[in-house]
Amino acid sequence: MAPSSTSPPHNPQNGESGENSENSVWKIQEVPGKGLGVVANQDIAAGTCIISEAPLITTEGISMANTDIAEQQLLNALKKLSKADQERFRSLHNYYTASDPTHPLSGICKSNGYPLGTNTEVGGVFADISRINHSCLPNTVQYWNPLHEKQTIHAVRPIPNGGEVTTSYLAGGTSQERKQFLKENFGFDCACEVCSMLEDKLRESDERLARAEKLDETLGDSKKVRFSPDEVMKSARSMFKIYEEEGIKDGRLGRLYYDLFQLCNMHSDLARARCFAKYYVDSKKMAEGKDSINVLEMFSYVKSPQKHDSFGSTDMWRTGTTDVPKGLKASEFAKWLWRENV
Ligand SMILES: C[S@@+](CC[C@H](N)C(=O)[O-])C[C@H]1O[C@@H](n2cnc3c(N)ncnc32)[C@H](O)[C@@H]1O
Repeated sequence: MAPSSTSPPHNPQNGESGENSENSVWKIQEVPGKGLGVVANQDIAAGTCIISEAPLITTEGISMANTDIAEQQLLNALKKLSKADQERFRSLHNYYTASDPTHPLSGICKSNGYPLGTNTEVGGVFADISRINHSCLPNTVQYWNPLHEKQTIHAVRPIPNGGEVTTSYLAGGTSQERKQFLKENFGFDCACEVCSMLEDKLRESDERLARAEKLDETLGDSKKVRFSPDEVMKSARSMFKIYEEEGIKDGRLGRLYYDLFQLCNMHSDLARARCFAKYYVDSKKMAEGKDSINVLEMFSYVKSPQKHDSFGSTDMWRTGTTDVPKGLKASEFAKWLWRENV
């Protein structure tokens, strides 16, 4: 088990904060029907880094599959923390108190842990970030920044003073899928603004999301990407419209831009590849900050997409980097970008 670093010092200027700080941009307080939650203490603009926090404890080296061993390992790790941090950890919500009262530390990890990056089994539990409640239309995105070894919470839409700061505990899906996951893993019935919509509206939203998942299969079909790029572009356009309608601003949007960057680059369309690389970088900056690994790795391809491995498998859509049209109305530019008039 790697002992965690402790929470960052209170420093509202860069978005880090101590628990319950009244001077900060947020505070922890009771939220009706949800226990404690994080609430904005002032108007927060989209793109603001609200919290940047190191985990109290990580599950690296912890045998989570064996709860008896995990409990002992977590206890050992906890003892290495300051008394104040031990208390902060022990005070976190534990959904498993009733079903598994003999493994309280494992229960706290399962109820509050976030994966520390993509494609990793390692999770982290946070004193403040773990107080953020779920919404299927969250106003923030969380990101593990490996450069700073901190989890960041960035606003992706404006949050008014007094508004609850929310994040998503899942990666999407229809309302039925989301509800089932949240009930099984966190023990609550989701009543966020999306799940509380009237039945007709919710059905329409579910149909759109299911359609987006189906369209996404086209983007993952290497044969179509290579031989039928126009069909792939059309599917991507439909997905983008669905994301707009649903207000999706999480990793799904970034992934769509990235796929489009690669699609255009593969067919030597440098003008559009540049545009999609820029949209990707902008969306990641907003959701993960300018020092996100994703931003840093992609930055140079906005200028020179041809340096990326995906460039030039075919000549089908050839354009130059300077062929981005200027002075077009937004609707005309969109037509060009999505290849609707070629
Ligand atoms: C990671 S904790 C979040 C902080 C927690 N509310 C607390 O008091 O410490 C997850 C738990 O918060 C509650 N929760 C989170 N989002 C919720 C929501 N949208 N509706 C109802 N309860 C929610 C559930 O009890 C869930 O198991």
